[in-house]
Amino acid sequence: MSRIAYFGPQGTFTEQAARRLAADDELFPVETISAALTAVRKGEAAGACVPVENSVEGAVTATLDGLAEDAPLVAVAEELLAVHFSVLTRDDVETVGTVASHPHALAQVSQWLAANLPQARTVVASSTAAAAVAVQRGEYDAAVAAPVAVEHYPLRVLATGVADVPDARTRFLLLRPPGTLAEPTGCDRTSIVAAAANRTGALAELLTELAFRGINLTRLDARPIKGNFGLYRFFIDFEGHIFEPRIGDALAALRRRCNNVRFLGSHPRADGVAATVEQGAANQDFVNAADWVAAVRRGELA
Ligand SMILES: O=C(O)C(=O)C[C@]1(C(=O)O)C=C[C@@H](O)C=C1
Repeated sequence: MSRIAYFGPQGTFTEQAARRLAADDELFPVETISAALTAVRKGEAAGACVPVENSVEGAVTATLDGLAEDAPLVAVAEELLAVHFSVLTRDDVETVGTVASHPHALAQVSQWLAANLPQARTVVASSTAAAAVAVQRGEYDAAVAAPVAVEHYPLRVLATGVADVPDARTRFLLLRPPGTLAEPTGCDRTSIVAAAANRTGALAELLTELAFRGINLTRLDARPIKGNFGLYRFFIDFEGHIFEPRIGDALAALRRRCNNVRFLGSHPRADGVAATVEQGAANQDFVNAADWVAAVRRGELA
């Protein structure tokens, strides 16, 4: 059994994801995403579970920035959770004047808050569960939290199933130090981050290398390279696994065009969606084409 750090405290959505991703491991909460990554880099944890993207609010920027800098970490698995919130308060609260939560959570319930608690001021907390802790301590009147939070913090449930977008989901990663990679399943996702050069067409060249090989993107995010105004890193997720010939070929091409590229993992997709295969871009097509070149080089074919 190994120790896995997760973005806590107890009762976050991330804890639920960690329980699914590392069911047999010992989980321990840390206050920030950065602390979870640091625990792995320092060898205090064998892995870390953190959120990476939400279908309403987009990228979890602390995770992206944390993966681009310092010692490399690799995503070995992912989990997708449906996100519906509970609004929690204390028994002594008569009128909700303040409502606290993680910024992603507040963004996912802004319409509900405007309709149901129009008088309440929103306050940012480090996580949904940290907001519940603050309400328990009397710092704020209400928290927008994961439904499981009431099991840890005995608060009054004001509302359940709260979500402006009914199908909202958040994706979480299990990160480990670089090591042995899992075998491809046919339903995989590969992630990289590349600091494309600041010149005309540099990003288009990288994306074209993927498009030429029939590789479907699943996400593209830009984050500033701090301290260099106007320079960006690009986080690119795409279908497939580094062990596949076409993905290996594409990664080699990306590396050739941009030596500032970091591999962030190849792992099965939580939604089980199989990779798109364009005509002439199946793995066997790459193998056959390489075999043909080898035969020509040996002088066997023309
Ligand atoms: O605060 C939590 O409960 C988290 O796990 C973080 C987080 C996020 O980063 O998006 C996870 C899921 C929800 O979308 C809201 C917050």
